[in-house]
Amino acid sequence: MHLDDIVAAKRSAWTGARAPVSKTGGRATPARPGTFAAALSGTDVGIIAEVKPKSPSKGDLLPLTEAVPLARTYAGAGAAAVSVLADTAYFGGSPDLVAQVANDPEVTVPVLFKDFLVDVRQVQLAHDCGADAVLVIVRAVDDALLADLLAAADDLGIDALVETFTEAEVDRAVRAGARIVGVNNRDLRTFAVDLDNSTRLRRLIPPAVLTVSESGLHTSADLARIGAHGFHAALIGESLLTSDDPADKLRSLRGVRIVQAVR
Ligand SMILES: O=P(O)(O)OC[C@@H](O)[C@@H](O)c1c[nH]c2ccccc12
Repeated sequence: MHLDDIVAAKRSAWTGARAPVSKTGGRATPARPGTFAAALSGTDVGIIAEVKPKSPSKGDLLPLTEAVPLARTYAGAGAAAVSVLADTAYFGGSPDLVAQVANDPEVTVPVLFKDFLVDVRQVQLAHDCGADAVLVIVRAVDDALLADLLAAADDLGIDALVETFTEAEVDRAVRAGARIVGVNNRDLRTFAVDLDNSTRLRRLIPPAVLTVSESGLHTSADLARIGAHGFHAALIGESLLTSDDPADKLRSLRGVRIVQAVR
């Protein structure tokens, strides 16, 4: 099961689908524009801590009943933001789970709606769930849809984390005007992880763009490596989810300096 299958399944689910309405409803206050980007703008590598109930590569990671409490734990331990899987079939999350986290008073940090976007209505859904940002995977869309997704996010006042995996995808993201670019270290076709992907692609991203290294980050040495290449944030799921003490683990990964101007 890899990215192409997941995206094909999403496309058929959204073709002809009616616009969904979140059962939980939006946040009492609408998403505040730019809060996700602002949370990644510190001097240390920010941690985007992920709530991922399961994954195609690792199987079950977290009982659903523990998902919201874990998001609270992440916020309390100093995560810059929380990422919540909205995909049900492959990752065990849901839009309602995103809404529960986004509406939780103890989750005081921005929330990323993590799904495979193939339709602009998903951006509206993310907004209605109270999310502050959406993930957009460049490999899953053509340039026209990429532009439409970013415009929809702008219109709704939410940020977009634009995920790339290759040099050509970084180019497409930058040309589309992405303000936050993620580099995935995991090849979503083979699940192989290589941190060199981040360090290699970083120099293709203009200085004004915020950068996130995604996947396969486990230790503070890993974070030091991406921090030394000027990454503003790290998206971390598995190593927090499988830790006996996620709060402690998260705290141990904080405080890594971002080294700017590595060209
Ligand atoms: O659990 P990890 O290896 O720390 O990775 C987190 C996150 O980067 C990963 O879940 C992810 C990155 N891009 C995605 C796209 C869809 C689903 C999941 C992902």
